[in-house]
Amino acid sequence: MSETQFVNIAAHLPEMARRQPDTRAIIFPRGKRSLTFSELNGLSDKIARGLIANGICSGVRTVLMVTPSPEFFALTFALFKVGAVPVLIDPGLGIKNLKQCFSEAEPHAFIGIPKAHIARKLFGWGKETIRTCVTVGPRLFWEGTTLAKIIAEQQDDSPFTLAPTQKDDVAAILFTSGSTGIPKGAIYSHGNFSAQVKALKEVYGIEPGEIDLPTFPLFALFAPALGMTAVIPEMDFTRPGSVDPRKIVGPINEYGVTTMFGSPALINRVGRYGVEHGIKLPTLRRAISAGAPVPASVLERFTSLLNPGVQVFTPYGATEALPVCSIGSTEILEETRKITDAGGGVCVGRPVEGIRLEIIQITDNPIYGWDDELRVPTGKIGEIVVQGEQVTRGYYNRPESDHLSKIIDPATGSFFHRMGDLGGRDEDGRVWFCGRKSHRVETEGGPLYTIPCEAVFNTHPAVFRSALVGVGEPGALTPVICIELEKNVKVDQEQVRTELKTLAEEHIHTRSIETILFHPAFPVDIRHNAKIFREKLAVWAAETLKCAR
Ligand SMILES: Nc1ncnc2c1ncn2[C@@H]1O[C@H](COP(=O)(O)OP(=O)(O)OP(=O)(O)O)[C@@H](O)[C@H]1O
Repeated sequence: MSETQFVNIAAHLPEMARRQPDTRAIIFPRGKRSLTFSELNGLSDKIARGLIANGICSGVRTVLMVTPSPEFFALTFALFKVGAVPVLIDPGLGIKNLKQCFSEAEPHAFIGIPKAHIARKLFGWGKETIRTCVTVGPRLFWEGTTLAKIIAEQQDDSPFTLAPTQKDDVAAILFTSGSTGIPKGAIYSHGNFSAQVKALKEVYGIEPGEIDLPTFPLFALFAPALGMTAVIPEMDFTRPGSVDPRKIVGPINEYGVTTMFGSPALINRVGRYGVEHGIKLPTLRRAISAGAPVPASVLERFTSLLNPGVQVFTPYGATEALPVCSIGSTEILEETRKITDAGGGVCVGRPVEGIRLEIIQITDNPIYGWDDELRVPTGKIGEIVVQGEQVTRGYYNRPESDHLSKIIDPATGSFFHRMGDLGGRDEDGRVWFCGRKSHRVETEGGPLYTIPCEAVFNTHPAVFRSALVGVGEPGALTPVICIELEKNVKVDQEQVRTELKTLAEEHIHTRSIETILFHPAFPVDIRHNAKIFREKLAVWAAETLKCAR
């Protein structure tokens, strides 16, 4: 077998170390540290040897709970180098969900900061399966070794030979945010990662030598793979919506950052701060934001900090498949925003190269095989399904979720992933996102879709965000719109209610929404701080209305 058939996402690192050895790969302002590509590659080679010596070798599922730091990068690449399978679970998913993720992922190894080990011991995470523990930092009362010891024990400085992994070999397990239920572990192959890196590079024209400010751990890993210097901001990565904007704008201007990734909540916070303080970010060539729809007003504010022509891109995708589509802020602000505000859905752009996207009839049942008849005509709303190299094949230990989310395509020998999202396609091939399938509100008069309905209410200047939920009998739900008002704006709620009712009556699709409830602060997901937990709001709305009766 020739070497060219091997695909390992970590191969980008030695390649970049060869091409730009002395360029800084990581800048860690908090620790006043930086590592060049050559140093990062050397360190991860050392760690790779140490991992093997400690039993973490090819195929070993290893939970990684390490905050973004030089160690996080070196460790993750080391795990890929040895062919181990990093399991990435958001520590903020909640105790119950975390326990479930551990029992589902059946990890054999655990690498974490002391806080993560304490939680592991306290809650018994993975105690049936974990055999090897590594602590990044000081080890206290728990078992295992430390990363410092692993590094100190390795004397061999020669280049490490990467595990001979192939395209379809499992590279990692990444858990979804669990915004519509229990988080699920998407199985990533090395081929999936390679396709992702290639797509990001091509769609956004990223070049080696650029400087990245990632605020989302997974995206951080793409920086070294793309040859970019990663500036790791001082922030709690599990709470992007509470970030101190000074800790973002400061490093952007200090290090001449050219690209950044941030959840819609982070972009909103930094944009507001920037406008208030007259800040400009002239070195940025692009900003990328995803995870939930980014309101046009948020894009408008953020782009006002950037040089003319520099855009905020909003890729659309999911843990299971990313990127699927992409659109820039210019097209949104100049063209699609009007349609969004009138209830046409949020435009997420066109499918990226290599992605086949279809819109199919809405059903909650499994679909066993692809049939062209499943497709709905252009302009109609259906479920978004995708096929392509960056689409993951299945979930770990979740055959029932595989059943519900994959469609075998005998014609190509491949499959489609059902995004669980609703949307439609226009005559120009642009895709319009209309909300999660599980969030649609089935009323007696037919289904109501969240994003198109909410958009109408969101145009009111006192509204920060809104969420459509249903209360009552399944199939005959009463639609309720929950409203979170802008903070620091003094308003008369009854007047806003009257104005919102007028707005609702002006649009055919919102006319049936007569109940308006004000909520102090919507429950949102922990990873992006932006996905609205409409399931929780539905329960709250039902209780609030019961009490009011
Ligand atoms: N650009 C975007 N615009 C609108 N929504 C987006 C965009 N990007 C992602 N999303 C939403 O985020 C979803 C993917 O989120 P993620 O993979 O983090 O987990 P999740 O699907 O919310 O979790 P779970 O599947 O466990 O409920 C998409 O299916 C879509 O609903």
